[in-house]
Amino acid sequence: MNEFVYNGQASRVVFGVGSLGYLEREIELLSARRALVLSTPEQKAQAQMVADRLGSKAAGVFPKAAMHVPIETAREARDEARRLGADCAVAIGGGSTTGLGKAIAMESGLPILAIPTTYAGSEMTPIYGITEDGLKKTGKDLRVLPRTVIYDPELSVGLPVGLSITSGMNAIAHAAEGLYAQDGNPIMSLMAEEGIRALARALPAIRRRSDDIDARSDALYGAWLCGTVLGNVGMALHHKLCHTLGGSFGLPHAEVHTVVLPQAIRFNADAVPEAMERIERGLGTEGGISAAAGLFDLARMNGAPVSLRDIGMKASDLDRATEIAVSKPYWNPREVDVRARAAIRQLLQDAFEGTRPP
Ligand SMILES: NC(=O)C1=CN([C@@H]2O[C@H](COP(=O)(O)OP(=O)(O)OC[C@H]3O[C@@H](n4cnc5c(N)ncnc54)[C@H](OP(=O)(O)O)[C@@H]3O)[C@@H](O)[C@H]2O)C=CC1
Ligand SMILES: O=C(O)/C=C\C(=O)CC(=O)O
Repeated sequence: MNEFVYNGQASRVVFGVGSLGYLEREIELLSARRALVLSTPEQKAQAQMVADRLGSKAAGVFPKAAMHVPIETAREARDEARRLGADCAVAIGGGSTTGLGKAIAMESGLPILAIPTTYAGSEMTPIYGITEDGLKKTGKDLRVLPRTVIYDPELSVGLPVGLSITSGMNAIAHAAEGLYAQDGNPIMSLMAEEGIRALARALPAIRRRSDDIDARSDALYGAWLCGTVLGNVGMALHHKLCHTLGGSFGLPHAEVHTVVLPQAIRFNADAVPEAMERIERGLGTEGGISAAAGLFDLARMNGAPVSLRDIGMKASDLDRATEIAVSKPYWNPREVDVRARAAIRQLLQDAFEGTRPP
């Protein structure tokens, strides 16, 4: 076994159907007295339900979370938290809402209690992102790691099937890249393989019946594991491409992960055969279908997009996307520099057309 460093990150996870019922207890364990509840505008009713449950321990509801945390929203939320004397933020929703909680915590140190309803995994990471003047800045700060996470599968039943599949693929992407991370370790690899297994089992079942609570539980369990991997080890080419396509070309976050993942995994496959074996074991395709093709099939068979063309990319932007991706690459097991330009351009072409990897 290679040398490794494993850093446990302290967060408390309360998991299970109906676990929202433990909210008051969990707020008390944080020694909080006034929680500001955050959500997107569309999930305001759910946030209000949480605030009603907290009664006098709720400072108010701030239902203005938006994708990629615009700095103006972050400032407004910070002011509101201060004005209301909040000593804790409860974020109910997906990565956008958790991200807003992180923006508050970064400045004020308020503890976050996250209640995820998508599979993006932000609740398990110390990674924050804020967008200012059209540019998204990301970084790591342990203050933004939610102290408590309540995973209640009942709350994700309302997530539309299409979003459930792409969000699940977003989670799988964290695990897949965690399996070949430069700073990877055996514990994260165990979590990554098990996370892929849980999601590969859950997504087809959710497609068949969106209120299948066992499948929703499996998916949330997988999201927890995959998010933990994202929070503990570095990501590589796939995440760089997605951040480029999302950040510079405005493509939707979970969909872009879904489309790019099979192509990025194909690009890296020969450099990291052990990781490929683990992805295949997780997907249940070992000995038959490659990791890249297995991921492509998982998306396509469950009705998710598999081509950049279908999610709004213009063919004329592929060259510029290639330049951005190779100009400041993340570490990757197969080198990505200007000499790899032609191979990255081909990867993006395959993603654009939705070509099934061999
Ligand atoms: N820092 C980190 O570690 C990470 C950050 N992220 C960031 O998080 C964002 C992506 O997260 P993601 O979760 O995909 O995005 P969102 O939080 O924007 O949620 C995605 C979609 O899910 C819908 N949704 C969420 N909950 C429900 C629900 N209960 N019922 C119905 N619909 C629901 C939202 O609808 P509606 O808008 O109507 O509420 C939205 O359209 C990106 O900004 C990404 O960069 C992602 C992963 C990790
Ligand atoms: O961009 C961020 O907010 C931070 C990380 C991610 O979005 C991870 C991902 O690409 O899913």
